[in-house]
Amino acid sequence: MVPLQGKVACVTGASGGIGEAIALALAGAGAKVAICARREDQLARVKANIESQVQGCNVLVHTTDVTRRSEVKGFVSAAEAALGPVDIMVNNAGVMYFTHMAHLREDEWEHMVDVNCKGVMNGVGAVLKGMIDRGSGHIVNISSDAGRRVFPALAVYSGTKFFVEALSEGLRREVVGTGVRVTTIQPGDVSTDLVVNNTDAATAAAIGVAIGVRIGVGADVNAVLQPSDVAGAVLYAVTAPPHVAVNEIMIEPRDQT
Ligand SMILES: NC(=O)C1=CN([C@@H]2O[C@H](COP(=O)(O)OP(=O)(O)OC[C@H]3O[C@@H](n4cnc5c(N)ncnc54)[C@H](OP(=O)(O)O)[C@@H]3O)[C@@H](O)[C@H]2O)C=CC1
Ligand SMILES: N[C@@H](C=O)C(=O)O
Repeated sequence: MVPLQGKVACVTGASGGIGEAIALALAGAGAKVAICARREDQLARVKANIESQVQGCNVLVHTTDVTRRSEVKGFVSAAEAALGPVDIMVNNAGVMYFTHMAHLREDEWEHMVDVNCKGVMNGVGAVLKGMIDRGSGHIVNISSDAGRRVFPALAVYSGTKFFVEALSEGLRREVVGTGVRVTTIQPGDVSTDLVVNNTDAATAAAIGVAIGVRIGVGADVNAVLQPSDVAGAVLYAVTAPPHVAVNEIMIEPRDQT
């Protein structure tokens, strides 16, 4: 079954982790896929991985920093020139630093706001007019369960994901009647490299998280999601019948408290 045959999908932050899994799932469902992130070598790896698994697929790759509005517009323009108008935009790129606010990691606070908030705004801004003009389109914003509740040492990160929730809900209400759909996905802990580059060792020790390694390494299988689990939620939302709006999906590991 190829439910997304002929559709064009863009995925930001697809050089690994959840974004890579989403791109693979969309391609597997028949979509023409464009991916972006900053690391060219990893984008090339993802392209080769998807093309080896999905017969006849040709993934468009665009090196992009989502904090730069012009680069995100450039990504979407390149995708539209090569593949056609964007039907599905997945704003997935994100960063997370576990850090207590008293440790004043102000550069990390700002980086989270830049990528998680401005990056999503830039993604929306690059596709919204075209989708409204065409009377169809689906914007999927990867939020977090931290967009629903606040976790220790994630004050700023949670703030960015609450922002994603508010922006998405506001946008969804504004576009009612235009044919455009908006979905937020709120994953719990997913086994990815999201915290590998964290630096606040004191916070990590205090709250009992590991940094420098992939989330969930060595954890029980029920304590952590795989990126493909989140991709499945995205696929469910974007393949729903046209009159159905899947506005949000919260997906957590079975044993996460
Ligand atoms: N893992 C988890 O437990 C959870 C993750 N999430 C969310 O899922 C999303 C994906 O994270 P995940 O896959 O876990 O983490 P990863 O660190 O594995 O992937 C993050 C992706 O974002 C990209 N990225 C980071 N900064 C930028 C930037 N400035 N411009 C473009 N791309 C960027 C990275 O690519 P590159 O470095 O090449 O630019 C990478 O492809 C994030 O929004 C995260 O908040 C939500 C809930 C739980
Ligand atoms: N599970 C969330 C917070 O801990 C996330 O990683 O976004």
